[in-house]
Amino acid sequence: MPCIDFTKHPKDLIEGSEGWKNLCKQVREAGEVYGGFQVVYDKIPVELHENMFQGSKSLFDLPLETKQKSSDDSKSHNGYAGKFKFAPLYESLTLPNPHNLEEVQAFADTMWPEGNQSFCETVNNTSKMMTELEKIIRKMIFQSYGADTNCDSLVKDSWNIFRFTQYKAPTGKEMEVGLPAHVDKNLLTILYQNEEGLQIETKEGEWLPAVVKDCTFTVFIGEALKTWSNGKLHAVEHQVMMKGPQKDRYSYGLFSIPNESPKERDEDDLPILFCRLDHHDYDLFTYTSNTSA
Ligand SMILES: O=C(O)CCC(=O)C(=O)O
Ligand SMILES: [Fe+2]
Repeated sequence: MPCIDFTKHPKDLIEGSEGWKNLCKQVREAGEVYGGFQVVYDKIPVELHENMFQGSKSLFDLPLETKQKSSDDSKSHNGYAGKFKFAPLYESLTLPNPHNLEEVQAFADTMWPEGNQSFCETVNNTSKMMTELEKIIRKMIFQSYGADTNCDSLVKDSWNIFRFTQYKAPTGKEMEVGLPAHVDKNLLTILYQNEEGLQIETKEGEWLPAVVKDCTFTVFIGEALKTWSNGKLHAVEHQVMMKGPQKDRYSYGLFSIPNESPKERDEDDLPILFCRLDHHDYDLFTYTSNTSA
């Protein structure tokens, strides 16, 4: 997967500048050919990421019963997932609307009834900045297809979830599955990780590792955005493989989700490839393991 540097020239992120237009082209190309890319983005300080990993570790160190309390059946995309036979190393905790401090606080209060203000602030600040990054990338994609980013309902009517994931280190020397191969169903996924293990499948069927580097995020096009682009953008298969003995792996990600099913663009008079579906119905239909957005 290509690595696109958003930090090379400060003016590149000024909308409409030559640098911006050049980045739009690179982002669209990476989305069409590879289904994603890695992006260097340094607005989130390394210390904040370190605090996030520390917070994440203390979260997964809580007793299972406490972690399971985060699940609220009346809401979609939230709570605890783990203890799967097909992915025994995997555990995740998901919270909706992470840019909203009250929602983060409600999640943290369930985990730590005595309170954990520093966790709340760290998660809220990080997710706000990741939301900014997601918005920039989505804008670049939309503009590169000539879509109006101000009135497209996909921009206005979407929401975000934030997911912490832990992969326990395998005890043996063999490679073990951390998260089975899958395609994300949402719009865009922005991931940050502390250890190697994430792999991406090329169109030729080869699995390539994602690079783990400071200030470098991994971005995936989800099926909802592929549908919006009428199949031009590629939604790529990815998986996590854990090699023993390795450290426990932590990742966290922001997933943007459409409220409505994306309306395909047909500006080229191409046949529409996908039927319109309600995103939530589609989610329920494909819901088998609760391991992907
Ligand atoms: O943990 C990772 O690096 C990948 C997570 C992922 O693909 C997902 O949650 O959909
Ligand atoms: Fe994924």
